Amino acid sequence: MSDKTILRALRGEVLPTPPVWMMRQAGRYLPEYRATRAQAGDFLSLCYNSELAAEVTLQPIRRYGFDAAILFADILLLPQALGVDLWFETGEGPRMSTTTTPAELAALKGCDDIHDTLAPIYETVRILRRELPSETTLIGFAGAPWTVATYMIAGHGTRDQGPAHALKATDRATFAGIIDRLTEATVEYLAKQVEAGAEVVKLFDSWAGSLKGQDFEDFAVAPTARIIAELKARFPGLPVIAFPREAGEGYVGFAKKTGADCVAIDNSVSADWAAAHVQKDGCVQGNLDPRHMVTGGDALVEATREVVRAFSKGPHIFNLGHGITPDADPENVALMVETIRKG
Ligand SMILES: Cc1c2[nH]c(c1CCC(=O)O)Cc1[nH]c(c(CCC(=O)O)c1C)Cc1[nH]c(c(CCC(=O)O)c1C)Cc1[nH]c(c(C)c1CCC(=O)O)C2
Repeated sequence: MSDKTILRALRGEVLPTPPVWMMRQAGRYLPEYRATRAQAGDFLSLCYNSELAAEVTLQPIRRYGFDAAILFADILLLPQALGVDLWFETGEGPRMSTTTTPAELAALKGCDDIHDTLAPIYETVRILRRELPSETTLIGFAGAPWTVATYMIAGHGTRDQGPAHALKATDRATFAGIIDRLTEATVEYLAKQVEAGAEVVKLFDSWAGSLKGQDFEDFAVAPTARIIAELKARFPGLPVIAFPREAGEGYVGFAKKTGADCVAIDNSVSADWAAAHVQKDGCVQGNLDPRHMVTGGDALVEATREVVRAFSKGPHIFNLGHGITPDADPENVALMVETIRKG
């Protein structure tokens, strides 16, 4: 059994000091990230340049000694590998060709045909397993089908996921077909990451909170459960983190329903609530408000201690409730890590 702290927490151990990493820890708040991104040319070129993607993954590990590194890539590379056009508009985020009709669904590539496009991502994982310190856990990831589908259906990011909800209402078969194709492709994508050396995988369902009632069961819980079951059948004991962001009461029982080893918690719920209702079933990850990385000071120290205290009776991986933002101050990250480790 590995004694890496993240893996111990994922097995359900309660550690005296929670292990820590941050969503988007390799990102624009770091000057060294901005320099490497400029060297690569643009964001997508950075994702597909294995040497440079490994370099930006390692940067926050060198600076802060985080307990985990997360592969540098993006959840939208998988639809790109399925044949969708993807580009990033500066300052505006991702843009894609839309998939909303039976013909466009039928035109997507098969799940075995994604690996040519994604080969550089697997190479990044292999480089990282060689270069990471022996105590650092390597996390691979993918988007959950619903969240990825919201981008494929709209062609861009949306506040309310309106186009995806509309397709679900008007052409359920095509909508469900997109979810199924993504579910199958995600299994193959994550399986290759694990074969290349990812020790944990995380599923990002950033828009899970807009699925209500039975839709949440059908399109957040069920695809996640299927992906986890298929991965664990191939890789027994593989730890999985699920992040059904803003699921609210949907967090309750999510680990049991999906087979996830850890549920990541956003900051729309309090740490005390999550400790009582989610951590009772196993490991949780979260949930400091990322705005503290911008504002810092005593409030950051107090809020960090509060998250540590609230989750101290069960297995816990310290993280933010969502990704660190580009306007964050790197000094505040250092203060957070020091507060966690020194009390
Ligand atoms: C929805 C989503 C995406 N990507 C991701 C999600 C789910 C998590 C979340 O809710 O944030 C996940 C993601 N994106 C990125 C990672 C790498 C690992 C990490 O450091 O966490 C991960 C895990 C790099 C990235 N992905 C992106 C950046 C910024 C790109 C840049 O350097 O300009 C990074 C570091 C771009 C991206 N990628 C995406 C959007 C909407 C954007 C634009 C918004 C933005 O600019 O922050 C899609």
